[in-house]
Amino acid sequence: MDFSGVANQEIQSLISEGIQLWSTSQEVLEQQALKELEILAEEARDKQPPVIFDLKKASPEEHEPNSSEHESNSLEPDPNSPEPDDDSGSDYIPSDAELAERQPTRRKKGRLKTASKRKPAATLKVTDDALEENYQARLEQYYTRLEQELQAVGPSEGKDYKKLKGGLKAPKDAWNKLYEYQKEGVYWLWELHQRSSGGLLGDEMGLGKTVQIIAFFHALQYSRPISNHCKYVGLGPTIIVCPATVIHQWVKHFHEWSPEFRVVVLHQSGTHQGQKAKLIAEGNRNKAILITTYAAVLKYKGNLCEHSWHYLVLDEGHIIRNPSAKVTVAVKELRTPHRIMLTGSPMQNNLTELWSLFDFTNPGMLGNLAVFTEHFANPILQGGFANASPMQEATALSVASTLKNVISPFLLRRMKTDVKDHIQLPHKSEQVLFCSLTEQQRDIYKDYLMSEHVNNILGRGAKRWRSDNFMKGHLLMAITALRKICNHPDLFIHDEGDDVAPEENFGNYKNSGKMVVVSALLKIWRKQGHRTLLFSQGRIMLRIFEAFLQQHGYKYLKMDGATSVGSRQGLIDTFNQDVSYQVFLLTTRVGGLGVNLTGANRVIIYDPDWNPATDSQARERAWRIGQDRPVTIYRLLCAGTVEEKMYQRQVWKQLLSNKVLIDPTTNKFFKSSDLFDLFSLPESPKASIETANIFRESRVKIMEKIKRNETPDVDESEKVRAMRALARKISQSLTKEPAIDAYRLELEEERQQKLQEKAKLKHLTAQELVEFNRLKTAVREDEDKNTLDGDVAGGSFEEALERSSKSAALYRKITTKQIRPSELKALKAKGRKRRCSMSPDTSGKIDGQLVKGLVKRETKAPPKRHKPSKGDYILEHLFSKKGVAAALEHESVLRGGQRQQSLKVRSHADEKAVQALDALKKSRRLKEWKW
Ligand SMILES: Nc1ncnc2c1ncn2[C@@H]1O[C@H](COP(=O)(O)OP(=O)(O)OP(=O)(O)O)[C@@H](O)[C@H]1O
Repeated sequence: MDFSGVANQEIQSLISEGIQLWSTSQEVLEQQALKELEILAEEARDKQPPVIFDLKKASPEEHEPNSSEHESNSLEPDPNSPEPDDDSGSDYIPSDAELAERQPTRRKKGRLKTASKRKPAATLKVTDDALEENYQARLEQYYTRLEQELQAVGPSEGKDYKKLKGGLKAPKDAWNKLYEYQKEGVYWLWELHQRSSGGLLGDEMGLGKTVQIIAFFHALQYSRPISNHCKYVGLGPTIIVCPATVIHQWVKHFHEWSPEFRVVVLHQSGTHQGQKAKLIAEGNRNKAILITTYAAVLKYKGNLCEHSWHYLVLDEGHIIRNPSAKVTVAVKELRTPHRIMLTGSPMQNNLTELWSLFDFTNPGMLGNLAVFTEHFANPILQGGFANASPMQEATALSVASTLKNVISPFLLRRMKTDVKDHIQLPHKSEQVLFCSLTEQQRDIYKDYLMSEHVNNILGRGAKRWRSDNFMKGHLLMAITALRKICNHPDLFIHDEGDDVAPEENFGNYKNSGKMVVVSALLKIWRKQGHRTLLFSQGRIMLRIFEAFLQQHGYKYLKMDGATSVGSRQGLIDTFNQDVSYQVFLLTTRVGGLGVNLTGANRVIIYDPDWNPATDSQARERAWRIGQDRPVTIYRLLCAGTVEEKMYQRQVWKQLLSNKVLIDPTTNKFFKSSDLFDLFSLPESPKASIETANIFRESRVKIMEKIKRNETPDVDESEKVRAMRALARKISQSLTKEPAIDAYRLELEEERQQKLQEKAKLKHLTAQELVEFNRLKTAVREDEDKNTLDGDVAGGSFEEALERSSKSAALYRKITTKQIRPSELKALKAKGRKRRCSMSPDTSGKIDGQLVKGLVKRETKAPPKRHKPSKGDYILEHLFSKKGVAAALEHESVLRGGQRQQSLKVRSHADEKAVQALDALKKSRRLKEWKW
């Protein structure tokens, strides 16, 4: 094996940075082993060139390229075409998967049949105002429309603007359209403006950060403040840097919310064709709003730096979270007094990232990185580990609170739950599904774990991998290989170098446990009329899905890094407007950032990223303003595999982020995995759900959930009928499979235990107990037959008895040992009679077919029981049959506990926090803006 590519200079320095970052103590270092790998992967992806490995079996899936500026005429790029040039558009969060995936792959021609000759969907192009005639024509149209509207409503009632707090004026129409929290956001931006300060608008994804910025600029234009520090009246020339995919979304929003601004796009998808230097100079002179990408900032840095800008806005600003990345350094060089960052994920992996973001918005405010790391990042991190001492915990709490106070004035972050009084968002349910591997997958996974490669890593590497870049390269490759097996074994088996052309059966969905689950989900959702966003990290995996969707007759769209930027907005609009598209295939990095995809109400995140924000960003595409249907999100993981460890790391990072941004008392970190954990696979799928056991309280108890009716869904009888018919068909196929319905068994066991306990307590005689059990069996038989629609079945044995007052009396007698044998006999006979009298239509069958896998539904709800929801519960129950071993409520996993510290410990911790703040102040070098 040749790993020469691993040891390139860039990676070397990245690794040592990573190590320094965490090297606070030997113990912490041990616990950070995996984190270093992630840092290495994340950072290396920011920096080109990528690592080159040539381990045959571990060669990664084709990488998802940058959401580049690569143009193509087709909506369906040629799968064999070379990857777009990375220099053309590094505008999205890189992930470690890409690091490995970004290898030059020798792809076999026609390896995967994806019948890419589909007719491209119609695209709706948004034009910018770079051309004077376009701009004037648009203004003309706008004024004409305005006049017509004014004539329609009669003479104007007076001013068209509103005087607001603090001297701010805003156009009435636009202001009235804002939600209350958005108005607060505009005031906050206004305050920052008056202080000539920058800030980070960190509202959760989909709450309208774009809209708030535009409304603020509009208000600024109306307010025309005159300041000694500023040479502009109103809004001066402004740059907005964003991911390529959302350039046209920005233009659209400006045209809609503030049509008078001149918006020009500095990007090859814009209308300007000539020299970019000229566009920049003219834009600056005309006080235009220049919308561009992070890649373009790197490319035209020289030209952009020739001018001063009034405002610089970074959309999805977390892209500059690596302080030493070229793009971070470049945006900081742009000359402007007002730096605003927009991001729904201010902190993703570690506190250094937070430092990097604030060092852009408020240069120097958090001191220098070394001091910040020593006095803030490290203590917070150390105190968060499960094995931290009380002193470390208290110090972490104090320091985190201090840090929160320092950044608070410059950070405005509202979560959807905070603004639920202002906006009406439908219910969202998010679950993590632990899927079983197929037999083939399991065998391949195990074989790989026992391979010489993994043996070497565990044997030699475990001791020295922290200091050995070469070993780190091996480790990354091994993890990539395991992830590929989890996604689809063919990604691993049929890699380049394999002699057999696997065209025919390549990507068969039945060979992947997760794909089987996806297949079942899509089938049901199609019938229910739900529309799905299906996110995966790799482009080949998307192609496998593409082939699957074609085979099964789904109408779909696809967007990945090879989709031309110019056609992306068109695809998004097409999906949102044309309900005949059932599925939108997206790579997490291109489709997961910034876009509005409210046309979908179901989201599947097929493979986890190390970075929790990447997955969160993806899920938020559907659950945002504009969504009017309940949204269900499923994150799929292969139980017991490296994917489960990745999910644990996600939770770990999320809790660290919450500690600083939301609640410093969040304390529920856990130890990171060691190497042996990563390279292991429990024998039984049931035993493999480690995460579900750690977060027991977050487990989705399907039956309970149904009883509580937590996921109200569309209550349309037609859909329910269609769903039943489908359920019948699926259940027929399911009953042939020897899958274990874990939840049902669990609940049955619980009930049995409860009854036995009761019987024991009441000291029934042996004979009574026998009768009791017989009766119980009879009732259970009824239940089995009445799994759906049965008006006799449902509930526990006690409930069945309590249905009539007579039975209730008998039941009480049994439990209080007062029953006579004759009464018991009568009761038993009644149970039989009831069974016999059941009509075929209500006997637990759906449309005449027995549905064994379904949970029951009652037509006559007994007292205190809610009518079950008619939507997802059937689905949830089917999961178990399709190899889902457990499910967790993601939000509930993230809820951290709180701990109290003793007074003495607290005061010591507070002292540490004061010292940290002093150190930070000393290291500050605040920059005064001079025009
Ligand atoms: N006051 C409003 N009235 C109507 N629509 C709104 C309003 N505010 C926001 N929206 C709509 O909500 C959607 C989400 O807004 P926007 O894209 O600005 O969110 P965001 O916070 O920037 O999201 P992300 O972090 O994902 O980029 C958009 O379609 C936008 O038009």
